[in-house]
Amino acid sequence: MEKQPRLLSSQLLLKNRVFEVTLNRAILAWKEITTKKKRVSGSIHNTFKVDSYCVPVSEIVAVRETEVDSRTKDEGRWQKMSQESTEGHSSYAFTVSYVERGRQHRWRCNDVTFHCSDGLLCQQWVQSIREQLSLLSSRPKHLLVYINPYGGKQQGKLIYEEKVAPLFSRASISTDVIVTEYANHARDHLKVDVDLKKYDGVVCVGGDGMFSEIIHGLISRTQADCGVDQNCAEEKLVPCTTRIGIIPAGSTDCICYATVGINDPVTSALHIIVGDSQPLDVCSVHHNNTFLRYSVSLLGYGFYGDMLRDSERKRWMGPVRYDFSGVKTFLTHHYYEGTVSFLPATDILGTPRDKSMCRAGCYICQHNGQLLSEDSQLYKMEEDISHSAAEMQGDWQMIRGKFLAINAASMSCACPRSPKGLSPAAHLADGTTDLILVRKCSRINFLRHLLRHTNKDDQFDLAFVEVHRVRKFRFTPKQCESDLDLRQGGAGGGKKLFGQICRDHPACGCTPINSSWNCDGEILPHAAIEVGAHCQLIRLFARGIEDQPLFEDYCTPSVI
Ligand SMILES: Nc1ncnc2c1ncn2[C@@H]1O[C@H](COP(=O)(O)OP(=O)(O)OP(=O)(O)O)[C@@H](O)[C@H]1O
Ligand SMILES: CCCCCCCCCCCCC/C=C/[C@@H](O)[C@H](CO)NC(=O)CCCCC
Ligand SMILES: [Ca+2]
Repeated sequence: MEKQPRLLSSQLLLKNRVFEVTLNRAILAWKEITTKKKRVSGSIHNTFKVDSYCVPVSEIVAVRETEVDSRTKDEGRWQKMSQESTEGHSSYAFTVSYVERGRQHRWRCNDVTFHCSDGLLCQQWVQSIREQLSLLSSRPKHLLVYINPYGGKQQGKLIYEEKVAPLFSRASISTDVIVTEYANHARDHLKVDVDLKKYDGVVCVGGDGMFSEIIHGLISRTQADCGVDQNCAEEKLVPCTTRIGIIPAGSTDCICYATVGINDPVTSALHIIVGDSQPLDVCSVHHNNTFLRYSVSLLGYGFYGDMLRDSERKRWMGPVRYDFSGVKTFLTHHYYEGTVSFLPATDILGTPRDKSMCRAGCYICQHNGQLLSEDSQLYKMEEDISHSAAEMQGDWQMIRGKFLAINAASMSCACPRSPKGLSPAAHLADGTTDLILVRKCSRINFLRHLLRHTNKDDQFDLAFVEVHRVRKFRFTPKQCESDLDLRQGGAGGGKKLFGQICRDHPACGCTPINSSWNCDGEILPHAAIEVGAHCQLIRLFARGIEDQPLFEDYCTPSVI
């Protein structure tokens, strides 16, 4: 780590002990300087035991002058202190709130209070730390917050008021809060009404469905402002500059879990406060050159589509609805016939069978993202070329068959139910989606596949499962295949209605011909769809899942 010049250094008191406290542009550090007799391995030594701690300035939440109250516990200790350590010190103190890492990617806001010998020194410390914080330009100052009061266990409002709002106010972040009154309230508000320039970001308190509303509002707004037609599947979409924070309060919370590593409101609030930024791929879904929806996590046909359709009728149950509908859908064991065509992602780093996963600062996402933006530059220059550069890199492949599930995972889709997710090696921001095809097989084999989502075994290492990393794909259900043949795999032209047959007629006892697509937890109205991945279209207040920090990288308060 590059050595930074010291900005401030003083001897200050912390919990009755004297510390050398130093501040530079990157680090606030404190190191005990008292000599004590300490028992080491059963014998008494005159050891110079040094407790040393440090916090990156980028992970300081706030600093404030602290009232020193003689009735507080700390002050009691202060009174009992030896003459040696209290000499020259009086009751001036400041408190630094900072990020502390716990287990399983949990972040907490911890406080440390330093006592100073005089008021001027105390003010100097507060001012110097505040100056350093003000230089962190990626931190948000003013946020627009949408709360879904009905998501998950209907705790959104409470979670925000009790756990998040106090942290935002401690970090001097001001907010405009909107508690939604109906489905799509947030989406429509963002699409038209909001002056986005007023805000440094949008915060969504809810689950994946609520997040989906937010991205639909933001992406549609951005395209409209830039004159891009969302209905054209071949259009290159314009990235959104407004960052989005997710305070998890839903049923699956997979987007939060897969981008932060845990679905914990305080952890998410702290990622927003420190101004993290994580780009995210978005898939656009079209039917007959008409825009349907965007997806960032799962597009699932067959098992996940049927499960979602069933679970929507059980919304009153809350998050357990997925367990009931999951078992029911597993037992019905429907398969669906159709054709999947896809454009494999070539010329990229990474495969869906990799053992390494997408983590904070992911090299593969950076490399592939860079590659794509170079490609699009090339595309802009060569106007006479009608296909995108990415499309020219590979050939479409076609698979006709009977499938229990067709899943496209644009990210791992890790969630508390499946901590490694649907596609453990999928990347958040590499411009691809992992297309997982589960062919018709016995119930017991399908169960083996499902169970592997919850343990260490490889869910793709089964004869009836295949996985491809793709940029685009299309699905045509069997009864529309004649139409597909007419179109020769092309995107436009077909006039036939891709309607459902027998889906809603359980009395007729037949197997439904079509399933539905589960698009990030929403049912799509068509079975025949065309999907394209858009690299890094949106940004979150997140940093990807962190690896366990090394001492040299992060010296968050711990003894070194
Ligand atoms: N005020 C509201 N009244 C009714 N529905 C709403 C309201 N605000 C938002 N919604 C809708 O509620 C749906 C579900 O919300 P949300 O995603 O927060 O919870 P969830 O479905 O329980 O969780 P998950 O999506 O993680 O499974 C969303 O599709 C959203 O459009
Ligand atoms: C017999 C034991 C079998 C256990 C199998 C567990 C497999 C879990 C895989 C997890 C996949 C999560 C995919 C995320 C999808 C979200 O976009 C969506 C919206 O929140 N949620 C669901 O559709 C709800 C999906 C709910 C998944 C359970
Ligand atoms: Ca991806």
